[in-house]
Amino acid sequence: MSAEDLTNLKISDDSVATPAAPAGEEKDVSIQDDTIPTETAAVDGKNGEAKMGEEEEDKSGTHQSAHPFLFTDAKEEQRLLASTFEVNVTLADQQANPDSPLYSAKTFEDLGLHPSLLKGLYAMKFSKPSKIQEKALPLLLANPPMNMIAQSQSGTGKTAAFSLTMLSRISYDLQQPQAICLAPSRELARQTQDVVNRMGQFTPMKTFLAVKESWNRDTRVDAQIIIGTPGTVMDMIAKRVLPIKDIKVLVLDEADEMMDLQGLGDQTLRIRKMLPPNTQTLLFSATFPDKVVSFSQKFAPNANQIRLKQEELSVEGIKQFFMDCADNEAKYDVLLEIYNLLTVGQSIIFCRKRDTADEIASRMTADGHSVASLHGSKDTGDRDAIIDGFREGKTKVLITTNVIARGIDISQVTMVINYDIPTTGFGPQTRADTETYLHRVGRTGRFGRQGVAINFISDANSYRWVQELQQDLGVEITAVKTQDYEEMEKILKSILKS
Ligand SMILES: Nc1ncnc2c1ncn2[C@@H]1O[C@H](COP(=O)(O)OP(=O)(O)OP(=O)(O)O)[C@@H](O)[C@H]1O
Repeated sequence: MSAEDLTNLKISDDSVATPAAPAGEEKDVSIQDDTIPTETAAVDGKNGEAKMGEEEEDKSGTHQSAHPFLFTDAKEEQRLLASTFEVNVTLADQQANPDSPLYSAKTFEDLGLHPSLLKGLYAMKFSKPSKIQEKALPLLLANPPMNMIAQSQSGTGKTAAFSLTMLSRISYDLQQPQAICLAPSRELARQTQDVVNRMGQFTPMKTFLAVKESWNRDTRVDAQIIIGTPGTVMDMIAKRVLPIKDIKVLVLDEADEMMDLQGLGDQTLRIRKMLPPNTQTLLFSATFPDKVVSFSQKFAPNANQIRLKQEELSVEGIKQFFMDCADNEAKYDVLLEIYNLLTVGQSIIFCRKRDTADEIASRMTADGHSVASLHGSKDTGDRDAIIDGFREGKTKVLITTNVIARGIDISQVTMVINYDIPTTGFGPQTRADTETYLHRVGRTGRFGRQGVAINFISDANSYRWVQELQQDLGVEITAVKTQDYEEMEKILKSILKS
């Protein structure tokens, strides 16, 4: 099914609201073996091409945190929480007034959260809600539960918004799965489980990670919150290891990708259809391209919506550049010069093909750099060890494909390099993939921090893709001369210091 067909796909409200399938039907569900990490789902196996598979401004400068012990530096807190974007809230109840204080929460205390959850938030050093949390949480937590389609730029705190919702909706006394969060990659599911565990650390709840090789047929899951990838979750439901009769909340993180019927959408939709009819369905992403908007409204009917305009999608703190390399091979020389010149903290290099990621990793290792490559053809154990090593700062450079383009939150990543600019397809006619670009560069500049994104171009097509990205996003992608490494060093150092 083509992506455009998404808008034509008819999901009647009752298909979405189908009660849990009876046992006999569950058996019939045909399952593809397991987790389809983003890239594995849509990869040309022959050549390993990976397709795609803050807030309050305190102008006085004397702002005191509601919990002053959380931030030693009030200015730093202000900087991280400051944001200039406005969110557009569309309430399913048209009579309701979105400007009413009922619909925004300036403090976490305003939300009526369980004291143990407040304690968890403070332990995570969250002193007040970010803009998306401020707008979304009162709607997410209201009764009766309402569906939600929520968009906010990368690194602005969407995870906490849906995690708090799951943690608030479950009943701690009931040892049964009650909330499912689906994510497009193993790495993102593991990260989200960690966030939920930390947020809920003072509650008796349990979480379960539903990814490849994390479960077996003999152990029925009794954790209240399940975080996983759709292939595995589907498989576990079909094998009756994951009971779904008490599910109240379904979250699709990176929802536009999760609903892409050329990738994970088929499994996501099947899971949705099996859940109880009144399941609160929450769709979160930084991007909701037009082609999925109408489908998402069918997937989560009568949802409250928080949307951004196209020109608001870019994160201000991420400065974007392009470098003109003589040809494809010259890209490696430029890359090496960058790493020889700069002490960058941590960085991620995105390639189109797994082979390229592996090749660059071995060449850079031979050239004395601390790097690792991560992609969908690595073993699950290796994948876990590589991302953990990078998160802990043991490796400085992660070379990867689109598999971790989305959601991964490592605040010390100060630079992203698009060794290959992401495109929507293959061949000369293809165009820049604006959504994937936004997610990739959003791995830096997290929660108000500064970051740098550098795009390598090597021919007329890649030059055109940079122009398309500038037009689509209304941002400036500045040229940096490849010969002028001194100038480049000056520019990058000044940004990364500020
Ligand atoms: N209220 C808050 N106070 C302080 N830090 C916060 C707050 N909310 C979120 N953060 C931090 O901001 C960072 C980014 O949050 P998160 O990963 O949820 O972003 P996101 O919007 O889901 O991004 P993406 O679109 O890339 O998935 C995380 O490190 C998180 O701990």
